[in-house]
Amino acid sequence: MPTDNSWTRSRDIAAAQHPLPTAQKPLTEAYGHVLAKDTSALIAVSHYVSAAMDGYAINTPESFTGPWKLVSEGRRDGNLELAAGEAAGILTGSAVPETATSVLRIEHTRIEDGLIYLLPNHTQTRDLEPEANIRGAGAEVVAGQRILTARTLIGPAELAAAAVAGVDYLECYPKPRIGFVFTGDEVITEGLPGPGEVRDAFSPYFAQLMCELRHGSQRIPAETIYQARIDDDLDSMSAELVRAASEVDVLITTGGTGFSSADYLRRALAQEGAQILVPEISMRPGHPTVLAQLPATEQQRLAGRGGTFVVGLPGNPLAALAGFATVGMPLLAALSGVGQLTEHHGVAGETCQTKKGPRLMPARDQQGVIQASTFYGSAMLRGLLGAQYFAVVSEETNPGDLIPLLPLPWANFDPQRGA
Ligand SMILES: Nc1nc2c(c(=O)[nH]1)N[C@H]1C(S)=C(S)[C@@H](COP(=O)(O)OP(=O)(O)OC[C@H]3O[C@@H](n4cnc5c(N)ncnc54)[C@H](O)[C@@H]3O)O[C@H]1N2
Ligand code: MOO
Repeated sequence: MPTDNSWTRSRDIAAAQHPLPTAQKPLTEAYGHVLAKDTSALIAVSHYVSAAMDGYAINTPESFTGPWKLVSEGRRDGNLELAAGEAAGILTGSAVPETATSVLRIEHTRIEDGLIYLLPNHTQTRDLEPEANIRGAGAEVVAGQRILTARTLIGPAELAAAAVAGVDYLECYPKPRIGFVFTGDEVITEGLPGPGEVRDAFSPYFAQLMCELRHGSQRIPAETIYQARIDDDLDSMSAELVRAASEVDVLITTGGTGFSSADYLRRALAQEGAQILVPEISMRPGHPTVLAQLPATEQQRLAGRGGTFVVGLPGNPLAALAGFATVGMPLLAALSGVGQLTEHHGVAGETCQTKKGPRLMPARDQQGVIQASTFYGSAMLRGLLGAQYFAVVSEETNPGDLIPLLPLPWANFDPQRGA
């Protein structure tokens, strides 16, 4: 039986959170969001009978090969009458007069004294067949037909389809807004660290990564609103929690998750009345990861939102990423409307071993077998180079066993089909 803080239960608690309340977005702002509702065409596509070629709309009796009398240079709205033997100029995309039988391509014709002739080598042209070079109304989509399905990630194809179907707004889940707070008085952001100092392994990538998060082939919309670096003290952390409650949906902190007097996150969360959803996770690295939710502010309640979530990641760099993969990713997938993340598994290689599990080991697929890096220590990062996922390894894992895989949030590949 899993214990309360088991890896699977912690992940499932994060995944079970409600999506953010939906909002109507104009097409120009909908890119990269998850669609909240099925969307139907407001008009047929195309919504009128149109010309597929530049040339002449003709009304031609059967087996007549011209010449046709040019009665108009043409109108975009096609509002004119053509009698048998008459022609009107027409451009691609213009409405075809109702009385036209087909459209002659301009390069198949010549014009003389107001008459349109077929060129000698085009007298048998297919342009004369009924409906030739004419696009029917509704050939692509009929009015009222569903064109987009809820939970689709909105990209170029979806926006183009919505636009031509007359849609101006799409109901979307908002992208979770994220704030970052980095702690650690010993952490420096440039130059060579002295004894007891450490170079910041988070701020060079975390904020940017949020804009391009993925879980294998699934994209997860999110955006970074701010990042801050604070002193290691309770007041600074509490102030950041208050700020996050009014500015973001998710606050991600690094460091200070421990239980020592130097670690302020848990005390600040208690002081601000946060509900602890996941107090720690039975795994290495990333054990002290905490997931909490601040009380909803007045503004959040009025907007139908819950309180801001806090994902407290440990200071050790690999531990932080393991915590983010375990609870941060499913939380963002849930809030952004992506929903459940696909679970991935792979066949353990002989390097997927641990004395005490679960252990999240940076790993990659090598000829269909998952091989873990030897650099899997909590403070190490080297194992991530070239890795595709965390392999979740237990003390009972043997080579050949099927084990869970957590794709690294930047790894662009389809875990279903391997590397
Ligand atoms: N007595 C105990 N000590 C520790 C325990 C424990 O259970 N009892 N757990 C260990 C584990 S596991 C982890 S993980 C860490 C958790 O540490 P914190 O979240 O409190 O983080 P810090 O103490 O602030 O930092 C830990 C480590 O990480 C370095 N760090 C911090 N920020 C950065 C950064 N931006 N880039 C690179 N490295 C960073 C920091 O300098 C520390 O070395 O606690 C263990 N201890
Ligand atoms: O669990 Mo700690 O997160 O091993 O490094």
